[in-house]
Amino acid sequence: MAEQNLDELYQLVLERKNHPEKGSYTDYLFTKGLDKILKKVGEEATEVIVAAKNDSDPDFILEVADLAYHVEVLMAERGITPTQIKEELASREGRQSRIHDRKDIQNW
Ligand SMILES: N=c1c2ncn([C@@H]3O[C@H](COP(=O)(O)OP(=O)(O)OP(=O)(O)O)[C@@H](O)[C@H]3O)c2ncn1[C@@H]1O[C@H](COP(=O)(O)O)[C@@H](O)[C@H]1O
Repeated sequence: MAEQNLDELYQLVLERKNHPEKGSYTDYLFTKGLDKILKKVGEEATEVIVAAKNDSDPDFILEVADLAYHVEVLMAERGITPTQIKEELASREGRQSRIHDRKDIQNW
């Protein structure tokens, strides 16, 4: 089955931002602006939660994919890159796995 690489999707999204294309949904979001993009991210996150709570919901993957796409649009709008996210995640490696040492979350 074909796969869409998330870095490549981000580059496509960025291409739409820098070179608007009539009829493109991505262009529509950038034209509407930050508040519209944030609204979509919120809606899609809610749809992920609803689908995840329902074991038999066949749309769970679809909803996660929608959220991933809209988060990438938000990242492009705010001018951050997948590389920055990966660097942030890499900087946490080994740091947050010591959950048992943390008194503040022992009662979770
Ligand atoms: N991955 C996506 C993607 N995922 C979801 N969506 C769009 O997100 C929307 C989500 O549906 P909703 O019902 O929530 O929203 P809506 O009613 O269509 O629109 P709103 O008025 O609510 O904003 C749909 O219109 C989908 O087409 C996407 N639109 C584009 N892409 C990719 O983005 C790249 C650029 O595509 P264009 O935007 O077509 O240029 C391509 O690789 C596309 O595959």
